[in-house]
Amino acid sequence: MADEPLSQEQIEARLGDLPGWELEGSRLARGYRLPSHFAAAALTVHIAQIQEELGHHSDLTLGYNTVGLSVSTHSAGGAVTEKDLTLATRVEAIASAHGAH
Ligand SMILES: C[C@H](O)[C@H](O)[C@H]1CNC2=NC(N)=NC(=O)C2=N1
Repeated sequence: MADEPLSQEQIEARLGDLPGWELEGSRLARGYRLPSHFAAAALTVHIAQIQEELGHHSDLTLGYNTVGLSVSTHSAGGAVTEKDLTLATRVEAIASAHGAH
């Protein structure tokens, strides 16, 4: 089920398909660097759109030429669930088109 907490072993196995994503405490996190500040801002808007579509929302930080995400599932007590991995996978699929790395 999407809201079941995943074990650390399950998460680490799945992180093999999500390069750059890490388990930070009990949250899934990744930082991106962008070629410009406007590119970073555009990426945050695109991520916000995905989050609304999924009904699942990361903490989303716009820095200077950077975007940071950190996500867990409140309804699973703040653990990482399938919902977080789905969000990470969706963001990965669009990030490189924004010049993110
Ligand atoms: C009702 C609504 O779907 C829930 O509150 C959603 C919204 N966005 C969410 N985002 C995150 N990161 N975790 C949640 O558990 C969560 N729950």
